Amino acid sequence: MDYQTGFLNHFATEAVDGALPVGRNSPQKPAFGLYAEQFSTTAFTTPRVENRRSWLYRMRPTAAHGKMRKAEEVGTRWLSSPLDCGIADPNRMRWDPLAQPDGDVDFIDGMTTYCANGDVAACDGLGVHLYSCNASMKDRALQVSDGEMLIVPQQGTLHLTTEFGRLDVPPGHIAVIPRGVRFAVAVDGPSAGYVAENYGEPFRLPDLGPIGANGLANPRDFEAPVAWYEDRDCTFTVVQKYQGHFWTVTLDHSPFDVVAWHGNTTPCRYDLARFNTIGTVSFDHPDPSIFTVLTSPSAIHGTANCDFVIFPPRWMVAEDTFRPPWFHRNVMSEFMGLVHGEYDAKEGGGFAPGGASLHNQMNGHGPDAHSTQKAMEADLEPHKIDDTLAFMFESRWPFRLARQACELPGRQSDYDDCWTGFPKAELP
Ligand SMILES: O=C(O)Cc1cc(O)ccc1O
Ligand SMILES: [Fe+2]
Repeated sequence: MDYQTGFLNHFATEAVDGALPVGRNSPQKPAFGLYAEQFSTTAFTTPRVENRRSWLYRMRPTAAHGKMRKAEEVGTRWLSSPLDCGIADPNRMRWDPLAQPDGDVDFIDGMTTYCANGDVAACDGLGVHLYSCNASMKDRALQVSDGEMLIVPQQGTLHLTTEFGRLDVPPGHIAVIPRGVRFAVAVDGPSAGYVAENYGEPFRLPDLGPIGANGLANPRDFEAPVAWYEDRDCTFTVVQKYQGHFWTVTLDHSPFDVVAWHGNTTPCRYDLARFNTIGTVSFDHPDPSIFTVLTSPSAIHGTANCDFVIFPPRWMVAEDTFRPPWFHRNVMSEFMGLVHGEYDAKEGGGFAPGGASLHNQMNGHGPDAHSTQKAMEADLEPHKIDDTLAFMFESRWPFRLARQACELPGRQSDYDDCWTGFPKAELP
């Protein structure tokens, strides 16, 4: 599979020589009778530095389709904010991994919403979902008009076909699909993972401040597809998620008919092993913001709609320091998942790869009693935390739980117990 590298680069790619116009976007007659189409994920008037748009050259215009039909039977467990869930719940939550589906289930129908915040109609907040699927989408594509999809595979490689080309996304990588891009997901077998459906501002690289010009996720490690198309006349269903509901429309051809494109809004993938992890070389456990891969800003500067933060393998060298995450209460709300290995704040068990946890705004959490005792007694030699990859979706808005997430059999009703048995401090 070929890729082009760079985050938000201005790419230019053609699958057929001569398909991409030179020096203009919309010639009177594009080559071969292709149709030019602008695809925007920021407003036309967004300042240049943040402006995102691409030009697609396709065999038929996207506009050439019939009436869309509301499809109640599609994506029945994929919900949107505001969730109809009664009162918001301050309890800390944790879940075992999702069960494998019964029968053939694809990426759309395998999606289960756990929680969401903000409001899809206000273009604020995010939906947090876990998928568990075992079937490829056949002659079926998905268009999520409600937000950008940040996909974190945990089990099984996702083979993505998009209007911009194809991407393979194994566990340890992430994919980001801009709002509205049509894509199909093929799998090799049982596949599971996590999704942030970002209703807000598109994800971007965080500023580096005093870190300097390099570090964390480096722009050149993001990979975009090269143009790829299929000239296939067939009955093809496009599923659109629009304002929390699913709609379908039938085409007489594959929508993956973009022969060339250029621009800076494009799906991409990123290998999290490329993340240049920064940490203390003196003392104290730094704030996890140093592990931010991508951020979706909100209107309040420095206060994210969503930060995507990872906890990758790294050396721990801090002296006279309680090395795991400290106990804390956070104005931001934290949803966590685990791709593989063990998370250093939850060595007492219960946070399994494929599982999830939610610590909502202002509610106390931190290492479980087992991890706490171990960290307080540890010999503070340099120590490599290895074979692990946890992550967090952190947001300025408290998450509302989906009722279906409360009712999942894997929800751990005893999660609070991991913080029991702390000996009381003894004062002089
Ligand atoms: O709660 C968590 O486990 C995530 C987290 C990790 C960390 O190192 C510091 C703060 C924080 O919220
Ligand atoms: Fe936390």
